[in-house]
Amino acid sequence: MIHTQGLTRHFRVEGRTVEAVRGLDIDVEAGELVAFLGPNGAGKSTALRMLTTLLAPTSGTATVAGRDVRADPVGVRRRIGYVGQGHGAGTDQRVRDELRTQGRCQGLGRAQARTRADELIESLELAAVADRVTERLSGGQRRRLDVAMGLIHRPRLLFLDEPSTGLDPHSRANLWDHIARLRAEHGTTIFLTTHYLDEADTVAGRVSVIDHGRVIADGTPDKLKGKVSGDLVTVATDTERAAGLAAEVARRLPTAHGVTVEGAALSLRADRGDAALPELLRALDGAGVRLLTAQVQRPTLDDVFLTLTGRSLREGAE
Ligand SMILES: Nc1ncnc2c1ncn2[C@@H]1O[C@H](COP(=O)(O)OP(=O)(O)OP(=O)(O)O)[C@@H](O)[C@H]1O
Repeated sequence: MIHTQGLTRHFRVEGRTVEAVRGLDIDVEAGELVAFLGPNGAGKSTALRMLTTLLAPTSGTATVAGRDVRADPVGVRRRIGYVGQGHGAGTDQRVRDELRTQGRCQGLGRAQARTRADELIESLELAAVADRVTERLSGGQRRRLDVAMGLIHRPRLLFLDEPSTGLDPHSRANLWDHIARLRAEHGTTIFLTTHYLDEADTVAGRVSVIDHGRVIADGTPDKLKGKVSGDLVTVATDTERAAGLAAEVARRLPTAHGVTVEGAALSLRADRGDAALPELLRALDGAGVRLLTAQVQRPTLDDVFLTLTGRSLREGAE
């Protein structure tokens, strides 16, 4: 459904070249839900804008929904839906009319456009504002309208650029429900960008981690998390001195590695955190270290990024 080779985009900014996307090779098959995950400035939106024909590549090739983005941009646009980061809706139409007009622009018949607009108003919870002029909507309501506009013609391939940014948890859940239904009923292929680690983890069948314009890891969330060396075990003591002593004890345990101390807290990695924790607690008790709290965390996608780059996803690309 999406195939790219060496897709690249440079920008000239104040006499220097910004390599926003550097040689992307992407293959997305029909029916997949793939998330592009990366820090601010990693190149996600630039890649999406090339795939949706809004931006010409500097080099490389891309075939989207069976059409070449350079040779047949109109063919690509006919076959896809796109929800960008900015607002897609105008300002002076009512929500219901905006959706119907969008449906008509996408080639739906009058009756079909009405039915589809009503369905989306219902499922994205826009009923209370359906007769309101779009410029009077709140940020979250406008975002839901943007998403509805991208979905109106039930495209076989849908691009979503940070679809849930600005939505409250309830609206995010509704959005994902709607998308899950769309996939189940129509086999829609979805390619999205997100900052939300939990979202990428739970909704995406596959995650492509992007940094500095390159894909640095690609696979199912579980496969990616398997790259991180073990669970994170953290214990809090009451003083820095106690944490230092705890670290000495922990370093002697065969199951523990990556022992670090920060203030009065100690953390380490273990292949099986649930098994390492009781062992650690017994050893610390034996050494007379007083503990306040203890916890085990499974690796997250942020740990994957940290392992690959030495930075947290929240720190940005620069
Ligand atoms: N039109 C442009 N002109 C100049 N530089 C640009 C332009 N668009 C993007 N860039 C630069 O390209 C790099 C990638 O930007 P892009 O918006 O693709 O990142 P992103 O991963 O989508 O970030 P975010 O998560 O913040 O949306 C950044 O360094 C950005 O400043």
